[in-house]
Amino acid sequence: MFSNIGVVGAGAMGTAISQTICDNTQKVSLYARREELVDSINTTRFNKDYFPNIRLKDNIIATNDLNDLKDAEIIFLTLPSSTIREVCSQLKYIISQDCVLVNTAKGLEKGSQKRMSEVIMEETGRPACVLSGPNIAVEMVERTFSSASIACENKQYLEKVEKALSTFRFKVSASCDVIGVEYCGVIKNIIAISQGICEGMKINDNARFSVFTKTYNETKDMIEKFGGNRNTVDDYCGFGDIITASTLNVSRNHTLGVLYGQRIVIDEKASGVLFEGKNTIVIMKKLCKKHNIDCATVDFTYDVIINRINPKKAFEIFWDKL
Ligand SMILES: NC(=O)c1ccc[n+]([C@@H]2O[C@H](COP(=O)([O-])OP(=O)(O)OC[C@H]3O[C@@H](n4cnc5c(N)ncnc54)[C@H](O)[C@@H]3O)[C@@H](O)[C@H]2O)c1
Repeated sequence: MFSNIGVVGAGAMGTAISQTICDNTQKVSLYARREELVDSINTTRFNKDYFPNIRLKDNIIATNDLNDLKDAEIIFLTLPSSTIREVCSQLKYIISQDCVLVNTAKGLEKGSQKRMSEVIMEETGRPACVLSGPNIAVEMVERTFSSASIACENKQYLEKVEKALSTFRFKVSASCDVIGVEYCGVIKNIIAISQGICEGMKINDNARFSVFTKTYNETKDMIEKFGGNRNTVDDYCGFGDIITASTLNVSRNHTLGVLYGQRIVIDEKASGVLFEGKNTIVIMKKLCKKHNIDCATVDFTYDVIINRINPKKAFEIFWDKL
């Protein structure tokens, strides 16, 4: 039993992780920036902004003071990838030497194209543990059955995080393939978009799942070229998450693909809805070029979303590469 585990970011994933680990620790310190949300969680036991109908466990204590995490044995970072560097640059002055940082953000750093564990290492000087899987937040908040892959170069850190997460209902697959687990989380966003486009343009199902097969194999090839283990794609972070994000209407990336497949273009500035997946496509296109990788799935999403090529025409180019 741990005494204090921190979670930074009280959004969907932060609440989900808190509800998952709370059986294995005396206290979960859930950091939220807004004092009003902290007060509301601590007094009502509900995160009204995200899950107004699900009561949170009593040992989840919200705080808006990062210093409350100074004795945390583990800290889960449940933040957008764009904020990980900035938050780590603050945390490094607060956390203990033994504290393990766990990244849950599925993205690469814009500009540097670095993985989040690389960003965390640069900022805090310690190897991060990474978590990725078919983790629909609301299901984890409800404490139904879920799973995730975790990876870390440091075996002791990995065992610690495995202990913190594992329960009868939450299954964990631990490995040392940090690169593989992180890239699965990134590439699955591209796959969700490509499958969304196919759905939006109402391509027949035989065709959709034929290209899905190609995509799955391309994911393995890509991860190997990036230095990861191709078999990691068969784990929860790969197969499980790819299927979840590509076939269910719960993913924002999938929705982005469906809209473009229907030739509906969202004005992000006017609507206020940001599609992070667009950045991922641009970053992945650059990375493929850098590593000399020919990936039909990345090209397809780039053609439709960035170059705005007619999806039917782009699909035929994709199909021709099968
Ligand atoms: N939602 C999921 O099912 C899910 C599953 C797996 C992984 N993730 C990953 O978890 C991360 C968070 O996703 P989410 O769905 O919870 O998003 P979200 O928007 O629901 O929550 C993010 C939270 O981070 C807070 N935040 C932003 N910048 C911050 C900062 N500088 N300091 C402190 N808090 C800050 C926001 O206020 C918000 O509450 C993403 O990177 C995503 O890839 C999400």
